[in-house]
Amino acid sequence: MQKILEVYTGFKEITEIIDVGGGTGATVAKIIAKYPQIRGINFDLPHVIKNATPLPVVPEYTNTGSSLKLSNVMDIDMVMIVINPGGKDRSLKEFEALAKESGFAAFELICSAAVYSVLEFQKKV
Ligand SMILES: C[S@@+](CC[C@H](N)C(=O)[O-])C[C@H]1O[C@@H](n2cnc3c(N)ncnc32)[C@H](O)[C@@H]1O
Repeated sequence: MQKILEVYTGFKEITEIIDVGGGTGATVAKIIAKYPQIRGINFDLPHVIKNATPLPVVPEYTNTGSSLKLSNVMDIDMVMIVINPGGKDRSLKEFEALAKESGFAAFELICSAAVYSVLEFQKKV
């Protein structure tokens, strides 16, 4: 995450962020530490949020078990596809298809750092 924060500038204009499957909230906490104008929401399962170390982010609970679809969270600025049952490695073409299927207007690979890539899904305006 440190490397991504060094190369990715897309958080500069953002005022709210939801980390989907954010675990303990450590990632979103790093982002808002660098960009304090951002209101951070850590979105994870109730038992994960309950056991997470308190962080200066807003915890958000999901109300269902495992059927999270991108179209359910159209306001997200950053999405991490969870590596869990039902999650999978996707090629760029597959991410593009997922974006279209979920109602996003555009999809772009912005940059990479270490083994991670920043993918932007843009909603229709
Ligand atoms: C591989 S972990 C990623 C944790 C964190 N993003 C990180 O990088 O350390 C996947 C996370 O997705 C969460 N998760 C799985 N299904 C979910 C659902 N339906 N709604 C919200 N979070 C979910 C898990 O509880 C877990 O914390």
